[in-house]
Amino acid sequence: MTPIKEALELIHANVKPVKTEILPIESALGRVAAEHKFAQFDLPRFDNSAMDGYAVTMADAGGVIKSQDTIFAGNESDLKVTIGNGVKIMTGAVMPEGADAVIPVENTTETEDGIQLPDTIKRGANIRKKGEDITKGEQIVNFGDTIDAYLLTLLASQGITHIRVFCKPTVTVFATGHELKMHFEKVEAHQIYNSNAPMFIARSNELGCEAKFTGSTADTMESIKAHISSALDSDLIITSGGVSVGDADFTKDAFKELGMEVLFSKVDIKPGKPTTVGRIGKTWIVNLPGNPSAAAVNFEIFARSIINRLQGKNSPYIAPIVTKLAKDRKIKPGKFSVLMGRFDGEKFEVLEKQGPGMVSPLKSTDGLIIVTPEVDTLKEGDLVRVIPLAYNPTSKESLNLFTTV
Ligand SMILES: Nc1nc2c(c(=O)[nH]1)N[C@H]1C(S)=C(S)[C@@H](COP(=O)(O)OP(=O)(O)OC[C@H]3O[C@@H](n4cnc5c(N)ncnc54)[C@H](O)[C@@H]3O)O[C@H]1N2
Ligand code: MOO
Repeated sequence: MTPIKEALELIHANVKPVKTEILPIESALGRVAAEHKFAQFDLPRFDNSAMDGYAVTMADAGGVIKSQDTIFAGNESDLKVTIGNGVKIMTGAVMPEGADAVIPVENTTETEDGIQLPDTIKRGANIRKKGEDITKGEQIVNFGDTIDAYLLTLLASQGITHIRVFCKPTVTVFATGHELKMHFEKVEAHQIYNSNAPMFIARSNELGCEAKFTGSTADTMESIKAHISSALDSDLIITSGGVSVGDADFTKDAFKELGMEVLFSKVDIKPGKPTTVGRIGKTWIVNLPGNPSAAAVNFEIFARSIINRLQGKNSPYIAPIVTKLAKDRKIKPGKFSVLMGRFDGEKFEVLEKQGPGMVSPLKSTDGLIIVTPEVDTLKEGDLVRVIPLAYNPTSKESLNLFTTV
């Protein structure tokens, strides 16, 4: 049995990213950059005003100035500021030559003689300096960064139209099991609906892959092999079921007969012991157990790590959240046990009702903890490392959002 840590190390050492393509930045959302991008010019591109007001010299502090012209954002201007003569300026407009500061309009008074300025004027006040935000040549996107809305903002701010990104990993999902029917099919009393395949497809797509389902296989070698052969153009094949020691558990053998090189087979994890990872040519294969919660948990730990690597991410490792346990919890010792639970932003609560064969815990799970074999009790307030599944927390109640008070 392979220890969890070693299984993850094997994944990280062996799985390499997929091909790349060049996309318009607006189509690159969620993709991973396959090149560095550098700033092509300073931002701001020119010294400009941070306020609507008057561009003035410090020598005019406490005095009255004349101001005849106005510079608007977007205006090309050769106006100059001299002692006694300011220029009205709008936020974002190019600073006129000779100006030391911008005085916001509400800090001035219009008099018969002109504009009355405050007694003190600080050099540079309300001027946004050329290059203070981004300097020309600065790296704005790193190879391996995920393009989110904010990286896209930076690219757009530099007039960058296209970027080289990794292609979406293609994922083929099939399920093995004589007992399985799809949710849109008629189910007999002795059959069950296949919930794992829709789960893997949805989750792979959520994680930025392009996943397809090729159907359920019968529990025969021929049927499983036919499905595998037709899926070998994918970057990743995910299966569930048929990996244990039952008389109809042929999944692993079928892959092996088609030349699967095994990276690891059987992990020291509960649930999920039968989890197997390997490859045929350039196609990675994850055989997960049929039990739905076991399949989900092991998908999150192993398949997600493979996906991170295929996507070319420069931060492909799972990053846990360290938090406190909400309630005491008895643990069956002797195993690396994965427990499903919920993080409310302050503490992690292990679900009371959970088991490898259940689907209901999945609706309330947004994090996992892995408890080491020597532990038989976790106490309220103990620090735990939570593997977040979808960390975009919202609450049913309005919570305090302020750092202080
Ligand atoms: N004698 C032993 N029996 C079992 C062992 C063992 O070590 N010795 N391990 C148990 C563990 S742990 C697990 S996990 C399961 C793994 O079994 P398989 O991966 O071979 O899965 P199946 O037998 O095909 O199915 C298990 C269970 O899950 C249901 N299932 C399967 N596919 C789906 C699907 N796509 N959607 C929903 N549910 C699915 C299936 O009907 C079974 O109930 O083996 C234990 N046995
Ligand atoms: O290890 Mo099985 O995966 O308990 O459910």
